[in-house]
Amino acid sequence: MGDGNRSNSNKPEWLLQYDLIGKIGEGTYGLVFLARIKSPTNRGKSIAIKKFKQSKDGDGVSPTAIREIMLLREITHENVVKLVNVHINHTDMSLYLAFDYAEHDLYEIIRHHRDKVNQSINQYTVKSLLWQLLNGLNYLHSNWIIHRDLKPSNILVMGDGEEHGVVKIADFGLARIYQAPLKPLSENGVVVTIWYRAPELLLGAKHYTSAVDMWAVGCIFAELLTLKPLFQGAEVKATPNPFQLDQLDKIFKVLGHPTLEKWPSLANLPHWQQDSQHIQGHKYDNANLYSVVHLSPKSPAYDLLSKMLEYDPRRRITAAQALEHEYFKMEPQPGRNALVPCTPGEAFVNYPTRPVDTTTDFEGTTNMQQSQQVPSGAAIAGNMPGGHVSNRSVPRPMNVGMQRMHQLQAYNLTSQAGMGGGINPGGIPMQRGVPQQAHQQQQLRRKDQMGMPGYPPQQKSRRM
Ligand SMILES: Nc1ncnc2c1ncn2[C@@H]1O[C@H](COP(=O)(O)OP(=O)(O)OP(=O)(O)O)[C@@H](O)[C@H]1O
Repeated sequence: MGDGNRSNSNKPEWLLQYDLIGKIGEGTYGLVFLARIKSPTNRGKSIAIKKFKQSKDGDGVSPTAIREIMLLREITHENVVKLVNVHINHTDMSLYLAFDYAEHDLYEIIRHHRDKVNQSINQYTVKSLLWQLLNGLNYLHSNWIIHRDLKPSNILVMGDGEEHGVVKIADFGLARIYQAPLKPLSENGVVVTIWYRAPELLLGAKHYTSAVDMWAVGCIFAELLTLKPLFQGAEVKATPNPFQLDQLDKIFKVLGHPTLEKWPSLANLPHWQQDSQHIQGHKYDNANLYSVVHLSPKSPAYDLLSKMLEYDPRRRITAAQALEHEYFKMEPQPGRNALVPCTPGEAFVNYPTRPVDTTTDFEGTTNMQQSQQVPSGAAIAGNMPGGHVSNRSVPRPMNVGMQRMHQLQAYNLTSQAGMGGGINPGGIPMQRGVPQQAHQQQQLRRKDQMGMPGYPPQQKSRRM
């Protein structure tokens, strides 16, 4: 962890170890910057630095959150983005997490196919992206980590280089560190995407299980097939009330109304009872998922998708089970580089690189020095006509307080977190042109097995 002393150039000292290139995005928690490592080992390696916003009234990061950050540093899997460093600015007590940089994400890949090339994503690519997503998720779930906010922009894909076309799940664990998506976001009326949110959460379930991630994977699988969000409910301002009638209505319309027969614990969900009048407003009897996603109801792809979109979370397929599904055993089999063409002779799709806004500085407001070296391959936005940096959700403040930040330091995060350290092979069944890599140990040895919210305690039988 770097310290927050400032150099003359008004930059935090820890930032001097990087060449700061520019802003690449803005999300719920704050800004994301592209930087390059300066040190001889890993020189030029690209890093994404997430700056977490400081809240005005900041009541601080809880000790639990501090443990969460520690745990995130231990997460090592080929299909999960690596947290390489943690930095704190003492001056404003803002928190920065430095991750391995990925050139693409599923949001942009889908958008490119839909809006630019007007062509579906080839079967091999869909299958490889999905397999790797499930592989990373299986690792997270095996380590008691529920993502809780899976969506296309959180599923990164590596650009050119040794890991070209490898999927990396991003943003896991962050909901736990700050605010849970379902908590009240009273101050600024943040807009959140609920398209990937599981029905049990929309109906007021109080606890997350890993099944919520599998629902999101089902939505993402369908979106990869059709290039359109599957359940595109009206986006809403976050409220303390998780009940979202329009989103539920979109789901019911495609999957049919849930019944107690299909989903026995439905009766216990708060909004199923409280809002039954609204919910029963339309009675959708017939499921038509297969026609919406243009799949034969007998196809393995449809079978897998419908198991991911099972209403009852206890019956929903797990990541481990999904990886064994027949869909992945049929040709074309999934591979490590998801972005290579499906058949020999087929052209590569040229996915755009991330636009980089070089006009926003690290404080997120003023102009950055324009003399910064610009990365090859990265498009520069900012002042350029038509240039933009995606802003897919209105950011909301987070609770990082002085007192808690000092606690974070007390937890001794001072060492560099394995920059360039060995990346864990994900055990992908088949690689095109690359020998199959061995499965790596999937379980992390947890330092703290005790009562961590979001990391269910060890039980004998538990649905993951
Ligand atoms: N490690 C990374 N490498 C490259 N780009 C990244 C990385 N992490 C995040 N990004 C990109 O930065 C942008 C903002 O990410 P961020 O996770 O903050 O917000 P989001 O996913 O768009 O929305 P939300 O905050 O609601 O999850 C997105 O385009 C995302 O794909």
